[in-house]
Formats: sequence, C-alpha cells, structure tokens
Amino acid sequence: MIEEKGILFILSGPSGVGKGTVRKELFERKTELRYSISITTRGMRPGEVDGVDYFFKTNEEFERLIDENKLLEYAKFVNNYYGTPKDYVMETLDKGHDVFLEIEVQGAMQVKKNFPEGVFIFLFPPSLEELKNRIVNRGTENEDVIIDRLKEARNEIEMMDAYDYVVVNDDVDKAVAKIQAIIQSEHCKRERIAAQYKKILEDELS
Ligand SMILES: Nc1nc2c(ncn2[C@@H]2O[C@H](COP(=O)(O)OP(=O)(O)O)[C@@H](O)[C@H]2O)c(=O)[nH]1
Ligand SMILES: Nc1ncnc2c1ncn2[C@@H]1O[C@H](COP(=O)(O)OP(=O)(O)O)[C@@H](O)[C@H]1O
Repeated sequence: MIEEKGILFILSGPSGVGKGTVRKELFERKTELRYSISITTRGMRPGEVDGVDYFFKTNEEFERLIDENKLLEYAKFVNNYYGTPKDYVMETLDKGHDVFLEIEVQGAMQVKKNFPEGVFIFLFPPSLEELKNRIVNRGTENEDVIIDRLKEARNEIEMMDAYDYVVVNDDVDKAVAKIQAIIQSEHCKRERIAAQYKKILEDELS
C-alpha cells in the first residue's frame, strides 16, 4: 500500500480581495481541511485572537524563527513579517490531512520552489475598483497602508500566471464552491495515480 499524504493547497490574492472571508466560509463547510495559522509581526486588529487568526510575535521572535529554520516560507508584506510554521504543515501532511495556506505571493512562490506538488489558487477581484472599495470599506487600515496595499495588489496580480487556478471572487458562495471543486478534482488526480500504481503492482504479481 502506498503512503497517502495530504495535499497542500495555497490560496493567494491581493489584500482586500476576500481571502479571509472565503477561507472562513470554506472551513464552515469543509472540515477535513486543516488551516495552517500563520505567524506575523503585524499588530492585532480588533476582534482578532492570538493563536486563532495568527500567532502574533515581535520582530525579534520572528527573526529567531527564521534563524532556527522553523518557517516553511516567510515574507515581508507592507513592513511586517508573515510566515508559515514548517513543522505543523509537514507533520499534518504526513498524517494524511490536507493543509490550507492563505499567504501572499512572494511566500507562495517560495513554497512553489520547495513544494511544487502543492496546488496554487489565486483569488481574483471582479475589478480593481471593487478591490479598492473592499479594502476601504473593511476599515481596518489607515489611508497610507491602503495605498501601499493597492500598489502591492498590482504586483501580486502580475504573478497570477504562476498559479494552477484562478477563482474570481464576485460572490463568496460561488468562490467557495469553485475552491471545493478544485479540492475534489485534485483528489481525483491523486486517485488516478494511486490506481495506476496499484495496476502496475497487480500486473507484476500476475
Ligand atoms: N508569505 C506569507 N504571507 C502571509 C502569511 N499569512 C498571511 N499572509 C498574507 O499577508 C498579507 C497581509 O495579511 P493581513 O495583514 O492579515 O491582511 P489581509 O489578508 O488583507 O486581511 C495577506 O496577503 C495574507 O494572505 C504567511 O504565513 N506567509
Ligand atoms: N465576494 C464578495 N463580495 C463583496 N464583498 C466581499 C466579498 N468577499 C469579501 N468581501 C468583503 O471585502 C472585505 C475584504 O475581505 P477580506 O476577507 O478581509 O480580504 P483579504 O483577506 O483578502 O484581505 C471585507 O469587508 C469582506 O467582507
């Protein structure tokens, strides 16, 4: 029997496109997925909980994690560090569970280099105008940060071609349904590989 490892799914997209909203809705429906809680040096927003939304750390603590090689990937995004805990992701995949990362583009490209078998999904806004409205209406960032995040959004959108799938987030329910379909489709691909492998073994034995 071949060892069944979990699949690593990576969701990226510009700030304000709706990654958090879509991810939360997905987890309401698809409980077998495991979410990897990221580590960040950004300040906590009202309503956020340490250890639920992020593990909130100081710059010093974060840089120690980098030095100790504890991160699968990390990036600086608009003056703050964000990173993925390596041990959690690797151990969870080894146990056969799918893992879901919600990370920005630079980090996703590091994962792609080291983990090309991951499935890379880009969440795309219906328009740049709508993206701006969503960031502004969310009301969690000041004007300077919003301008920086919108600049970053243009760079991020240019990297879209490096992703396996693009999902437009015009409607949350539809976007979640598409991501669920991608997850199922990727499992069917793995099942095909497993079936081919089984057939080869059976042919050898006969
Ligand atoms: N590279 C990397 N990016 C992350 C990680 N966690 C979150 N991010 C991304 O960092 C960016 C900023 O996140 P945040 O400050 O929470 O803002 P928001 O996603 O716009 O609500 C978003 O694109 C996140 O997806 C991580 O572990 N690694
Ligand atoms: N499909 C959608 N239609 C309208 N508004 C949305 C949609 N998806 C998300 N939003 C809203 O856009 C804002 C940004 O969403 P959020 O999930 O915080 O984005 P991100 O995590 O990508 O920065 C939030 O106020 C959210 O309620």
